[in-house]
Amino acid sequence: SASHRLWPEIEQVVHQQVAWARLGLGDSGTGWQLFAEDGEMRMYRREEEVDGMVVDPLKAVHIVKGITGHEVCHYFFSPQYRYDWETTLEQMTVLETIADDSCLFLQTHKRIWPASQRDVIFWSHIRHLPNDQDRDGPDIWTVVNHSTEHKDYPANSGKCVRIFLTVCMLCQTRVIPPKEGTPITRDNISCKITYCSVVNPGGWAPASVLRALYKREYPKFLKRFTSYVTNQTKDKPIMF
Ligand SMILES: O=S(=O)(CCO)c1ccc(-c2ccc(C3CCCC3)c([C@@H]3C[C@@H]3c3ccccn3)c2)cc1
Repeated sequence: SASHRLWPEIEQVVHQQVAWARLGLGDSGTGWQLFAEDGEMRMYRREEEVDGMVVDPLKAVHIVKGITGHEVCHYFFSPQYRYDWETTLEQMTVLETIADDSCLFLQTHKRIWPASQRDVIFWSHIRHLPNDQDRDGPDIWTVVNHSTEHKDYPANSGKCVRIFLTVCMLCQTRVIPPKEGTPITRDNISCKITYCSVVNPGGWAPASVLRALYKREYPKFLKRFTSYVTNQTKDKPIMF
């Protein structure tokens, strides 16, 4: 709700992340390096360090047939499905339901050797940005996750190292209209996904270890998540 203490930040970060995701990869001079490719999925990163810690921004572009941006964002945002697709998740708690499109999460991720166990607190917001103003503009669905603090869960007070992240799942649905008068089926739709993330791993971890970990985990995550949405939606009516 617009009166919530986080609302101004949610508005500002969502618009900033949508603009960033829609930038694509810019020209070759912008330092994005392709590090993973699988079918229609391409993953890029920029090597950046803050205080000697790896905080490589990541941008992935993927095109998935048969699902819509609304469906991708619905399954990415909704807490009840997360254990089905987020394999590195050990514990997820909804600390606060801010509104029907905004939640506050506490997540602990499984320890991945040799890094110590991590936790994160973030708000998550789902947003539909229709293209009603200019008909041929993009119709966008997005989910933005952005780390924040919570008075009852101070950072690094337990066994976990607190991480900080900003994630944007931005989706554009494409429809190839079928023959005049025939209904749109899943064969006529596809979704272009731009997934952006910047993760500050909190406590120190060797750059080589983190980069190897991300190189393995991010492609696995996006493939597993999009396969999950395909399976969940295949026998259901299309959510446009
Ligand atoms: O898109 S989300 O919001 C989806 C909601 O869950 C999100 C994505 C990624 C993370 C994440 C942050 C840090 C780490 C590392 C840092 C040092 C040790 C643990 C990991 C571990 C590596 C594995 C991982 C990487 C990429 C994707 C999924 N798993 C994951 C958290 C949330």
